[in-house]
Amino acid sequence: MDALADLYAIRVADLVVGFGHQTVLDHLSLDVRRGEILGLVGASGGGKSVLMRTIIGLIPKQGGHITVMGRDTERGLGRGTSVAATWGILFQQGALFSSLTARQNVKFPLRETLDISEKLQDEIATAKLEMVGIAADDWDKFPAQLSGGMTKRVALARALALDPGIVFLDEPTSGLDPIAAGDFDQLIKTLQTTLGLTVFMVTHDLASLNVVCDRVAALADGKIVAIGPMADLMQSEHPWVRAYFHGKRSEMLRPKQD
Ligand SMILES: Nc1ncnc2c1ncn2[C@@H]1O[C@H](COP(=O)(O)OP(=O)(O)OP(=O)(O)O)[C@@H](O)[C@H]1O
Repeated sequence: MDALADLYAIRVADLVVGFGHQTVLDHLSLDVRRGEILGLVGASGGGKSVLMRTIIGLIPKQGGHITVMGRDTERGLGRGTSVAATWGILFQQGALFSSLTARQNVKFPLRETLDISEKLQDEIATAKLEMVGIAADDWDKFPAQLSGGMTKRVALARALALDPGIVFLDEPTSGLDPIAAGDFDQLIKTLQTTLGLTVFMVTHDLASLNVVCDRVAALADGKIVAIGPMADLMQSEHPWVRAYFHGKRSEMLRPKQD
C-alpha cells in the first residue's frame, strides 16, 4: 500500500454522475483522510446522497475515479476483502428490519457474511449493542418498541457489526431531540477515537458539524466548493457557503457580541 493510500480512506477524483440530461456531480473531487470525521453539507437536492451512494457503488458513475482504502472500487476491493467489512452504512430511512429484534438486526450481517456459530454471532451482536449504549433489557425489543435515538444506535451497531474501517452516516441526528442528538454525536466521536474509524457524515445539523466533525466539505453546483475545519468554512467567500453558515439559523455558531 502506498503512502497516499495510508493517508486517505476515500479518494474521489473528477467524478461525474447524472441522470438523463441532469448532471448532479460535475467533476467533483474529494479526499477523506483516514481516521477523520468528515461532514458533508449541501443544498437539498444538491447531490449529497448521490455522492455517498456512488462511492458505495449503488449509483454508476459517468466519469472519474473512486478509491476506497487504496483500491479502485471499479476493480473490486481485493481478495478476501468484503464490502461489508470495508464500510458500514447508516441510512437515514428504514434503518432496521421491523420484524427482527435489535439483536437479530445486528446479527444479520454476521449471519450473511461469516461462517460462525450462533453463539458467537450472539456474543458479537451483544458486544456491539453494548458499545453503542443499548442496555440488555432492550436487546430483544423490536424496532417499533425503541425510541428514535435507540433505533439509530442499533442501526449503528449493525453498521459496525463486521468491524468496518469506514462508516457512512446519512443525516444521523435527523429526527432526534437536541439531547439525543448530542449524545449520538458524542458516541460517534468516542467510536472514532477508540476504533480509529473514518466517518463520512451527511448532515444538516449545525451542532454536529461544529462539535464532532474534524473537517466539513460543502457541495454546491456539483462540486466541493470548500473543505476544511469549521473555522475555515465560516471564512469561505463562496456565496452558498456564506449563506449556509451566516444565515439566521447559524447564529449559534458565532460568538455573541455584547
Ligand atoms: N435514482 C435517481 N434517479 C434520478 N434522479 C435522481 C436519483 N437519485 C437522485 N436523483 C436526483 O439527484 C439530485 C440530487 O439528489 P440527492 O438525493 O443526492 O440530494 P441531497 O443533496 O442528498 O438532498 P437532501 O439534503 O434533500 O437529502 C436530485 O435532483 C434528485 O432528484
